[in-house]
Amino acid sequence: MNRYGLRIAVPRGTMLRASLDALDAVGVDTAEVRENDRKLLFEDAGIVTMRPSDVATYVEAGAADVGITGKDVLMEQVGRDVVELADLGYGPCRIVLASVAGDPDPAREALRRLGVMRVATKYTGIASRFFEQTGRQVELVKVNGSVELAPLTGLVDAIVDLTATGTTLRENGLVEREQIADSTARLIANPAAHRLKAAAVDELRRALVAQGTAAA
Ligand SMILES: Nc1ncnc2c1ncn2[C@@H]1O[C@H](COP(=O)(O)OP(=O)(O)OP(=O)(O)O)[C@@H](O)[C@H]1O
Ligand SMILES: O=P(O)(O)OC[C@H]1O[C@H](OP(=O)(O)OP(=O)(O)O)[C@H](O)[C@@H]1O
Repeated sequence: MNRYGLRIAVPRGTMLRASLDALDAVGVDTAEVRENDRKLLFEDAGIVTMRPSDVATYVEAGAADVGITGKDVLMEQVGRDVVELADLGYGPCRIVLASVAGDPDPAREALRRLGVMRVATKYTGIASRFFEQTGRQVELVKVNGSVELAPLTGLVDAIVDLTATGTTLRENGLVEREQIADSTARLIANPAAHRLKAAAVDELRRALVAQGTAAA
């Protein structure tokens, strides 16, 4: 177990390296995680690794005391009973509405046609709330990845997706039309662990925030 006595859920994929760097900097030895690509549970380090979209599931159930995942994931899974403790600063990205460059604005075009805009996304929660709040009726098409393909093939008029550098949008001839949300990595806790292991959770939170400030 690590020095905090907490089981930490760590996201694989894009945020893995920065998360391990942050944990190393606060005294959690992540060497074994870095050396094992397929292994998922690391008892000595007190780390479990998983898809970012599963982190809140494990933390909510208490299968991990704390976890790291993207704000976008938390916004999508808005009903989860977890406590958001800190913005860790890394993993910046944005959720945007985008459509084919050169085409008319899809929202205005739908209005003009008196039709409903069709939008593909894997963020159906974020998208439906956004369109509801902005008073627009849309038809959402749930896709599981490579969302940029959907408007290029005529499946939809626009997409709601994550963009970071903008490369994927550009390489697929798409342009951003509206920004919906900003995201960075967040530290979350199980509500019971937050109460019962308050000192350890707070020590980890303070250390991670301090090292993030130092690294920035
Ligand atoms: N440049 C980026 N591209 C993609 N995701 C990023 C980027 N920067 C930060 N992120 C964060 O990483 C998360 C996605 O990570 P990744 O692409 O590795 O997972 P995934 O395979 O899409 O997983 P899941 O199925 O859980 O959504 C996003 O939800 C976001 O919070
Ligand atoms: O602006 P960029 O820096 O190009 O990054 C954005 C891309 O990253 C994400 O895809 P991801 O790798 O998570 O795969 P996915 O399409 O299967 O979700 C997102 O869906 C974009 O496709």
